[in-house]
Amino acid sequence: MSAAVLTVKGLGKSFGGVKAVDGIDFDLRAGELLALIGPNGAGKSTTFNMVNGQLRANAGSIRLNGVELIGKPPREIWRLGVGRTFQIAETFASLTVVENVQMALLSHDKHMFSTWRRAADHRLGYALDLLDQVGMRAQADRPCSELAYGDVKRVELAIAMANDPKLLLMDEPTAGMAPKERNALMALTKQLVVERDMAVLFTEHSMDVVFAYADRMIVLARGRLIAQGKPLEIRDHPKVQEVYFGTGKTFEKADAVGVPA
Ligand SMILES: Nc1ncnc2c1ncn2[C@@H]1O[C@H](COP(=O)(O)OP(=O)(O)OP(=O)(O)O)[C@@H](O)[C@H]1O
Repeated sequence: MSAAVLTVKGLGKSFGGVKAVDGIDFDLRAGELLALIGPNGAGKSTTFNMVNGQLRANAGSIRLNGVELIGKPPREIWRLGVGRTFQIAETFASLTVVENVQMALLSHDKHMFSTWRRAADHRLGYALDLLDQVGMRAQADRPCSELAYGDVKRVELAIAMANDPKLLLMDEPTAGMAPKERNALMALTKQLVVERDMAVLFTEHSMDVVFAYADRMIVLARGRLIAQGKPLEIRDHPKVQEVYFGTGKTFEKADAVGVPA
């Protein structure tokens, strides 16, 4: 088995008296899709934002391939290989699909202040290759504003790939999508994880997505990590059942939506 890309130990963050994240440990390997789940207020966003450097942890350690991330600014963490998916900004929606990927490549290559003329020429071949990897090459010259929602999500993935992330963070990647689109996006994500030997940490409220696509899951409740393991182990875990009862969510539903064995 490959070494851990991300190693989190004793990670904690308090806001005033609230322990949003309370000493959690987990790791993540190359080629692995790890879901971070938990009820509202469990500490998922806080954990995410500590990994990408937007929030500074009060305690513990976050190592990317052995390098400590706590204390580093978000931009440096991004340069070290922690990517995240962003929604295509409205200002970029009028650009074509390939131009959006080229802008991301420019940013990665530190030419952010070059003229647009240069951006249009910038690594066109590689931008098209990235679009190929997400199945969007045929739509390279269309403005993003014209695309179907599921296709925009594919382009957002290509944009995230422009930075060649070792670890990709995805916050609710399938929010607002129909079930068929969700499955297509997660199948694509899984394929990229395997092909690029990348690690993905994602949060998700849709349990059918989590059970179908996560290799492993970690479950937070009130800042504590209450369970981790493979989806089927988590589904039957008494503590997990307990925190989800009372919120109206149980996991039996996952079978009903055709989760592959
Ligand atoms: N900036 C902040 N200031 C004060 N308290 C905060 C702040 N951010 C988060 N919290 C608190 O920390 C706890 C964890 O919040 P967090 O947003 O990480 O949970 P979450 O699991 O992402 O929830 P959700 O699924 O609702 O987005 C909550 O009690 C929340 O109210």
